[in-house]
Amino acid sequence: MPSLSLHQLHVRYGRREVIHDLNAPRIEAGKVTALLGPNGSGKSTLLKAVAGLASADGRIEFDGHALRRQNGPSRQVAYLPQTLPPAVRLRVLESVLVARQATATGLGQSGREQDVLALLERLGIAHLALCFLDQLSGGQRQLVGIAQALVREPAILLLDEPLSALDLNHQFHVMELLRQETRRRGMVTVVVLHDINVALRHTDHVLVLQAGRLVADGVPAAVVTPAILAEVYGVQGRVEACSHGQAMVMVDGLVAAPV
Ligand SMILES: Nc1ncnc2c1ncn2[C@@H]1O[C@H](COP(=O)(O)OP(=O)(O)OP(=O)(O)O)[C@@H](O)[C@H]1O
Repeated sequence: MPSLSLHQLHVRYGRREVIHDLNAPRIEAGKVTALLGPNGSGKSTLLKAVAGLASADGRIEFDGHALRRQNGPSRQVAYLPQTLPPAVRLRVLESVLVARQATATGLGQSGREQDVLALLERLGIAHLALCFLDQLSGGQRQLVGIAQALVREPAILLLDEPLSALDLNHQFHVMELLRQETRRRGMVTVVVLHDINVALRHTDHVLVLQAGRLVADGVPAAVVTPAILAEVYGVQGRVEACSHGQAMVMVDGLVAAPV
């Protein structure tokens, strides 16, 4: 399986560096990787750098080759920002078709529509296909954003807090769908999350950022420890097995004021 690798990455806004000499040598295809870290630690900035939307020094490689950017973001990458752009006056189906048309080759209009409808069905939003984007709820809009990213069939899928507006049912469903699609397509999927229990339950690999530095990289159960919770988040936390044997974080208190 190919992998995404980041070498000696530095990202600056003006003269202020916010990602410092970051090395993540193996973000594997076919696995969902969670990008964790406190507010302001650089998660969005790192995704933007990989998406080609923030300039970075260092090397970003996919499958051993530099991620190519000709006049902007690479077509191998689909990126869902944390804040969705203002809704344009398009119907849901049209908006996802536009995203599909940007990348699809060799399919007629009806083939594309069938693909898009099948994806909307899988995300549980087929009933919204003919609604206008600006008439959707926040969570519905977020699900359409996920559809627009997935329909491009990228090699690298970057999602910045894709669950932030979703209820518990949709959170679980979307994470399972991402896992299935990531495995089936052999995609690199990186998801920014704040809920560590979602990362423990639904992801295969975890990267933890603290103040622009990568402080942990590995399988969720090995990375999420009381020591990391204290050091990175300033909380006193336990990692317990729930009745199904699934690891879960319980927060008992703070060990430090928020940074
Ligand atoms: N466009 C920008 N110009 C200048 N500084 C920025 C810009 N965007 C982000 N920053 C700064 O870069 C740092 C990292 O921000 P970033 O948005 O990457 O963090 P984050 O980990 O995604 O945070 P959050 O969890 O709060 O979304 C912060 O200190 C922030 O103030």
